Amino acid sequence: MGILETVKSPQDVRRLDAGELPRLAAEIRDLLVSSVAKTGGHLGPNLGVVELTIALHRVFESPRDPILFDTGHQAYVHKMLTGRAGDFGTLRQEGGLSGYPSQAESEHDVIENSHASTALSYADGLAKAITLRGETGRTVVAVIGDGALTGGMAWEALNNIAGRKDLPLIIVVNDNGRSYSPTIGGLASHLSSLRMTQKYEDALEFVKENLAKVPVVGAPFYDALHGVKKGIKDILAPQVMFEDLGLKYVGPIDGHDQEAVEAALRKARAFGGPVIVHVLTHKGHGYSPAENHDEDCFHGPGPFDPITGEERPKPHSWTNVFSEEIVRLGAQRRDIVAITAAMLYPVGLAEFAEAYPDRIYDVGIAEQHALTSAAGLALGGLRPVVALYATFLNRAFDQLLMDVALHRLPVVVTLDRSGVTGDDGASHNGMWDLSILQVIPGLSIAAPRDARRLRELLGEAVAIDDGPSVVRYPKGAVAGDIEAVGKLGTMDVLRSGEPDVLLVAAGSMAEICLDAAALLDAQGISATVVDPRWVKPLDEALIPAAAEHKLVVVVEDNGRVGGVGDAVARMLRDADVDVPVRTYGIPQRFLDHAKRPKILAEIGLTGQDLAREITETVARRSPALEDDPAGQV
Ligand SMILES: Cc1ncc(C[n+]2csc(CCOP(=O)(O)OP(=O)(O)O)c2C)c(N)n1
Ligand SMILES: CC(=O)[C@@H](O)[C@H](O)COP(=O)(O)O
Ligand SMILES: [Mg+2]
Repeated sequence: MGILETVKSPQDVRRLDAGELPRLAAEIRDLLVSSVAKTGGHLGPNLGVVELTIALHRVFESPRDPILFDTGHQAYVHKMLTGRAGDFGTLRQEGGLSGYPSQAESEHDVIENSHASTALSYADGLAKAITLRGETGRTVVAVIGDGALTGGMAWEALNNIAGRKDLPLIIVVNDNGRSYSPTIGGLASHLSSLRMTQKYEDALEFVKENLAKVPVVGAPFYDALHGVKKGIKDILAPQVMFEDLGLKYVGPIDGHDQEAVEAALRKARAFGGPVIVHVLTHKGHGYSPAENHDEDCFHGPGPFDPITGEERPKPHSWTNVFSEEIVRLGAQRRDIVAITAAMLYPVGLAEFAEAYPDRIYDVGIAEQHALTSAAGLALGGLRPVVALYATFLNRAFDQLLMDVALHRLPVVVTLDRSGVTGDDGASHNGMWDLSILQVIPGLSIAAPRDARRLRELLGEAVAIDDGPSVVRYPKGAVAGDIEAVGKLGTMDVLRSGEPDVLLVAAGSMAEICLDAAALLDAQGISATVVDPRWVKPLDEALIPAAAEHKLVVVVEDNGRVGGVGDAVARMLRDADVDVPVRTYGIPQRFLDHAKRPKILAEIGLTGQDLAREITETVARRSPALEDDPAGQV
């Protein structure tokens, strides 16, 4: 029997002899590779934290000592060591293990939000609560990556923590030098200074040797370090940086040296106040296809061949279409510049960066900065395109509202992964943008239904000179082109029918609306399907069209509250058009993880479900149909 099979709780990890730990680490890596090869998931980040996570559960006593993982994508090892190794075959599958910490799964899982740079704020609050409640002996541990440290919230938290000597809080900086791509910015250069000089090994060895001998943290250690090894002062720039903030610092520690990591964590715990333990790791450590994967060290691969590391081929995606079109537009307009928030490849800007290396900006995981920096770029006469995942725009709402829209600046925001994303669980679904963006004056929103419309609408967006615009599209394979059969104002008519039901299809929902219309036909209910293309502002041609119909149905891959459907209802109400409006979309709740198609089916966003719903609604509102058995579905 392997060692990992005997680990049912952190107590079992603490009971192991130090000599057994290398084998435990090897078994964990084997399970990570074999399991994620089947399900897909965050392989690279988790391979990099095996020794660190083992050490965390040997030094601290979760859940009494809560261990928080920033972003949470690197918590697979934590899950294995807290009794869930046997369930790893269900990772990211419906009803199976979440790819992030999950309170429902374990008392050892504390925070579930996968939006980066939040762990230090949670930890600050938790540590204050423990202190105020007099719960002595407990320590809060926050694990944050170097990428997440480029997010502003992390520095807001550090600013608060630095002022408190009494907080029982340990911050473990898991520094692998990368987000997806190499981490950017001044902070990263501080942190990476360790790696750049040939004396980096000396620094690791020196700290390891001296960790046992001198007061580990605070001025004495700092003086000892600098007094004895003047020559490596520049190597320890991170310490200077954190110490200048008034934070105690332990490190740098080789994050794959089990003994060194454990010793550093024990020393930091003994200190009692807030301490930063700076751990140097390698993303993908121990699995060469990940270590050598130059794009992102297998940050989040789909299923792959565990022997070769070769991923299954991916279909042409919405992201691919955006990537091609932004390069084409960049050739036409030299004022177009692009911004990514540490996701150059995932949002499809790698090709733009290669074509126009001086017109791409990677701001780190800093969406708020991205939007206001884009405002600056626009004020400077350029045409910025900020490419994000839809869910992460939430973080930059005020910047889009007050720094961009208030000044009517021509900033384009593209939102990939809009709508149901699925695999990454509740905090990754792009289900809020069509709602929260409704309130921004002067902002235009486009929702393309297929590749051709994405290219067209992106071109229209960059041509808008008097205000910001958003172009949003979903995860995964792009739909085949759906040609219009007519126009209704600026809207595309995709199917003409008798004035029974007017189906307004927002973006990628066009396909299922056409399916529903065909099924309704068979029920003797005629539906006209229109695609607004621009869902904000809505085309007023919708008003007379709606007035002719018995029912207006709006379908959107967004939360049902406050989105396009509510905007249509409000427009018709304001125009005194008394026609019922029904909105179909994502229920306003946090969705559990599963594949996108599965979730869409579960929440009724299929042609079949829409047809049934509409038939029932029409029947309720048109008694005549009740006598006609054909009217029932
Ligand atoms: C606010 C926000 N923006 C973007 C992301 C997407 N994202 C997930 S993990 C990641 C990189 C994290 O880098 P780091 O913190 O260094 O962790 P590592 O993967 O290196 O372990 C990013 C950008 C996110 N989760 N949250
Ligand atoms: C953790 C995180 O936010 C991302 O890595 C996320 O997993 C992206 O997923 P996709 O790129 O597969 O949509
Ligand atoms: Mg990192």
